Amino acid sequence: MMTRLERGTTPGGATDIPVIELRDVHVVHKARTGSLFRPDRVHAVAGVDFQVSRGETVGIVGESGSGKSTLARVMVGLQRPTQGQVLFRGEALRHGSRDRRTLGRAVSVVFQDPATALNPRMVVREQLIDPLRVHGIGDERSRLARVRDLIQLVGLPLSALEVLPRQISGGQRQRVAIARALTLEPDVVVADEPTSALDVSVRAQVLNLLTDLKDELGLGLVFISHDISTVRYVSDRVAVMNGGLIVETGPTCEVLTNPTDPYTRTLLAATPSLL
Ligand SMILES: Nc1ncnc2c1ncn2[C@@H]1O[C@H](COP(=O)(O)OP(=O)(O)OP(=O)(O)O)[C@@H](O)[C@H]1O
Repeated sequence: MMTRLERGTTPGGATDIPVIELRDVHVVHKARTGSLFRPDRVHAVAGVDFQVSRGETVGIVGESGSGKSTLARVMVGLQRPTQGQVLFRGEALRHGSRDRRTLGRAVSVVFQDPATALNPRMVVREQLIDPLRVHGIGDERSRLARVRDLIQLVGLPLSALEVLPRQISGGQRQRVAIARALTLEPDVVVADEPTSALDVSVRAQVLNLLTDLKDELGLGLVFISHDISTVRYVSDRVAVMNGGLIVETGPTCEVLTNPTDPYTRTLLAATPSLL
């Protein structure tokens, strides 16, 4: 079973129980540079309800500083909310180490820059095997078989397993990061600006890879971007963030063709091709 990559869900359609549900989540950071004239706290997420199920792609769009990445960190268990609840498959998390481990296995993340997300001194094979070892999954033989399947699934040759991250291109590195995110057969992948650091010529390929994998594996995909046209291209539903709040949410084509919130209208107006 170790090399199994398909999951038994309805491709293209959300399943009923959300994998992750956030209820009135707040995150307050201590400001990096507090001063007399600047507040010493940042309310990065200010009361957000959000959910994602297997089989759907939910886009989160908003300008820099709107709280998207902080929200992503809450979803993958890297950031504990200051207030509010995170439910995993309907059960409230208590954010202990056991909960973090469960969440870490079921919800994975692809960051913007694969150069910093990957270990520069480890060959790709070891980076992909590592999560399987940490979670005590399979034996070395079955782990290697799974890693060989994964690298091909993301469109790279088997020889890519033996290289260091700096020996391959940015697009190929992001494919490795995506393979790594899939190692533990997650239910949901949170992709935080996954194409922003890439050369324009390979962005579409990486986007298509993510959406193909989501369909093939029946994953839930949370796609975070400041770029509304990219979000429109991949998402079934969209949430628009501004100042730590989701100001508007709904089916992507509805929200983007008939926005009701003034901020969404402003965002759209800044992307003339969508009007
Ligand atoms: N660890 C932190 N410590 C202090 N402030 C933080 C921290 N992380 C984020 N912030 C602040 O919280 C706010 C929201 O940041 P966040 O990174 O979540 O937004 P974002 O929409 O993802 O923006 P970007 O795309 O620029 O990362 C910003 O004002 C940011 O400066």
